[in-house]
Amino acid sequence: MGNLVFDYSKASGFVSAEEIENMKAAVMCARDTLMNKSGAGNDFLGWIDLPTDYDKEEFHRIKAAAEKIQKDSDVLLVVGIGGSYLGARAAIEFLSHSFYNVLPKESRKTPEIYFAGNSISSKYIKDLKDVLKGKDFSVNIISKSGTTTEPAIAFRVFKDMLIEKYGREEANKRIYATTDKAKGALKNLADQEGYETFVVPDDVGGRFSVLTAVGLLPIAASGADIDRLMEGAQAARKAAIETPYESNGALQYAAVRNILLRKGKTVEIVANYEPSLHYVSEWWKQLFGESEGKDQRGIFPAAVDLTTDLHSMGQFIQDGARIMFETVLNVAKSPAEILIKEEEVDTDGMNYLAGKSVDFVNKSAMNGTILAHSDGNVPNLLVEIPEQDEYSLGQLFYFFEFACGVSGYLLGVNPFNQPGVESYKKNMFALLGKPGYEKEREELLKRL
Ligand SMILES: O=P(O)(O)OC[C@H]1O[C@H](O)[C@H](O)[C@@H](O)[C@@H]1O
Repeated sequence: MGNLVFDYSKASGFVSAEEIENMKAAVMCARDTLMNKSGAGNDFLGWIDLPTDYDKEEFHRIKAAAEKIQKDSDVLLVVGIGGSYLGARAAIEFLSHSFYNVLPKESRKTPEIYFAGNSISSKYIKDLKDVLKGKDFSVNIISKSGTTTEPAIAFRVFKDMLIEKYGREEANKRIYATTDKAKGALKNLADQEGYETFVVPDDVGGRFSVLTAVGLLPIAASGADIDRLMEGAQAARKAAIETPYESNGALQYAAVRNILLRKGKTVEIVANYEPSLHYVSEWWKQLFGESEGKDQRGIFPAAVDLTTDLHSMGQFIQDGARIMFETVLNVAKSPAEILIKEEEVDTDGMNYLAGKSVDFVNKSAMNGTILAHSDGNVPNLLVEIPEQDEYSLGQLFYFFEFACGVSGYLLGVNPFNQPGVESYKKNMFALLGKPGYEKEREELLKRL
């Protein structure tokens, strides 16, 4: 039950202790703005207290719904996009077997979990329908607004499939809607049809919602321990709020990335060394991208999966335009130990590794890469995740959320809105002929 650690010691050649100290006043001011709820976007700060102050009755219902799904469904389909998708996927991939969906049912006892409504791909929908054929399934439709195009389209398709298979009454018992508590298209439909509903709180934006029903229901359905997840988040909240600046990981991460930005490092690459962290990086990208990328400012959040991408993007990171810094996500203790065996004939030259674990090789690759990239003028920061378990993940989610709020205020933006995402939607609606967009449609068609 270790604690998450943020370590910038390997970047000391780029950011000195004095510079960190010089940022203290600004960071503490940003932190106070967040905690006192006195800054822009302050009606979206419900996530700050979520780990301690959550709806216990709903938490209980989430567990009950997860159990029902586990009992009556071979598959759970999670329909959502952005903040209504990435947290659950990040958690499930981080916590589950790497080949979760194809494990024999007897050894898993929880449903296969697929995600839909996160693209507008006909092929993806069709292929997923094939997977569902002959299987008992349930749908968790997640949308705060209830009107987002991608999940709304996918939901129509899979709701129809449920009705066709089970009839309307039983289908309605297999649909779980996570949405606004009182208003919106999805809430209205849920009330009308009698779906069980869960709430995206008013004061929690999508990208900060993983510790609400948005993330918790699919995560619980996968068999993960959501109590431990919340406990981890509680520990990180306490650390973020109570630890002095000098040893506060979240505040220091916010400070360091803003120092680096001011030195021209406009791209942050999150690097993991475990394939099961791929979607943690995707979740992180939305968190920081939507929070900070506005008013022509921000750090572009990118991600690589290593060592995989060392054989592709590695060249650029080592040697290309010097615009980036790197934040390594390191799982300190691997959940699996595989030992490398000696072979009689050492054709591939790997015998020198005989007796060593695969994780030892992975960690050596990581340590070597951190130093190589640092030598190539890419400052390397490190987030040490104690274990690949719920408690560590709860800490990780909260650590990044808190750092993001502080970092956004340091940058001088409102970290809790996302006005930029509307532009493409407006154009898409106009081109689709949505009523009310006639004038825009004419203008756009001329340009195509
Ligand atoms: O939950 P929803 O209302 O469907 O929104 C899902 C996502 O789509 C929007 O376009 C925003 O960019 C995201 O911040 C949001 O998480």
